[in-house]
Amino acid sequence: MLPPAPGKSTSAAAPSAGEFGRIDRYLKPLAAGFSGALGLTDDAAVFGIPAGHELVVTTDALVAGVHFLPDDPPADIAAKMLRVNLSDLAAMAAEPLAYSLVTSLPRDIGDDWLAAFATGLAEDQRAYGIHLLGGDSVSTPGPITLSVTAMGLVPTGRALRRGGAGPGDLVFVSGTIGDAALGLRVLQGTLTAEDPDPLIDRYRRPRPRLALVPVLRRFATAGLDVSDGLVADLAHLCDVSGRAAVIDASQVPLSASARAVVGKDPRLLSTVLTGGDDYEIVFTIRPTDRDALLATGAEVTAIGRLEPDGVPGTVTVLDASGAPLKLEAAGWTHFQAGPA
Ligand SMILES: Nc1ncnc2c1ncn2[C@@H]1O[C@H](COP(=O)(O)OP(=O)(O)OP(=O)(O)O)[C@@H](O)[C@H]1O
Ligand SMILES: Cc1ncc(C[n+]2csc(CCOP(=O)(O)O)c2C)c(N)n1
Ligand SMILES: [Mg+2]
Ligand SMILES: [Mg+2]
Ligand SMILES: [Mg+2]
Repeated sequence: MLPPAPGKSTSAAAPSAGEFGRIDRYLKPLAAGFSGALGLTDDAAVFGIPAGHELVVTTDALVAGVHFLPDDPPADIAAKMLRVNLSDLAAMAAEPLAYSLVTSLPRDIGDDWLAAFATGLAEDQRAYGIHLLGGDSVSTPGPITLSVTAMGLVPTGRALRRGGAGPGDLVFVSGTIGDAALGLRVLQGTLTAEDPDPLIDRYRRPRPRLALVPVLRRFATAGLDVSDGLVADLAHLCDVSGRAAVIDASQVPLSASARAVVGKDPRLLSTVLTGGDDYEIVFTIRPTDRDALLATGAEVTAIGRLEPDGVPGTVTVLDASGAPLKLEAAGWTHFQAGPA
């Protein structure tokens, strides 16, 4: 007989702790470090914020089969869920504070799944200094669906916005681009890579760029994180800033594993530029701040600039010869615009 699928209970499985037993056992420990969570005993959380600060609030939901693979390890699903939200806090130049969590889980998911999921949360709470403050536990006839509302703090007036980039500003990106999108294709069996593990790890465990927050507060005129794809997200920044951007594909930073894969099949460059799931930060700075930014030693790379003219909201990608690159799509979208 085949072993049971991860998380599925069988007649031989241990009995479940039930809705409230699961909250007591797996979720209350995650709220213990945040007094405003009231030990998850009340109808809601209550907390104040330090004087001179604003609360930054962001929500992102994840659906099995859409954002992660149903068989991904539960601790990795937990990490991805928390980290994509932490990435939005970093993009707004905020420091993590607390989060609420909605778990919508199939009725037959076992306590072992939730136990491993909570272990992943505990590890990342410690790593990123964020605490659970409440949420909701519901059943669903559909796939695992998770939603986090993350809250962070920023000194009053210092949140980084998507608007604010000026003509001539330089476009920078953190880290490397394309690893996660390539990792997903490896997991889906449509790509073979000599060194697949770093790519798969980037897909399952994004690395929110919270260490960049002080640098963003000092230099960035506009910024956002890359979830849908580098080109699509830079276009979002351009849209709100009312500007057009030109980037150099050959300047986009690639990891050694991604470079090897693209070297073998140059068509994968479009996957790198538009595949998404990067959770890096794209931001703009005044050209006069370039040397001071680079002197910080931050892991950032200049990839282009904002044009003095050009159609607002557009991004032109140049290839190594300086010719515009034709891309089928700028990035991921849940709902395609077009005729009904
Ligand atoms: N269902 C919704 N209700 C209210 N606001 C929404 C909803 N969906 C999106 N938004 C808002 O629209 C804006 C763009 O959302 P989007 O989800 O694209 O940004 P993001 O979270 O940075 O990107 P991603 O979800 O790809 O990580 C945000 O200000 C977001 O709060
Ligand atoms: C199994 C699987 N198939 C496809 C993708 C690609 N993908 C899905 S949603 C999204 C944008 C960010 O999400 P959102 O905009 O909802 O925050 C991307 C790049 C994936 N991650 N997993
Ligand atoms: Mg979102
Ligand atoms: Mg974002
Ligand atoms: Mg999106």
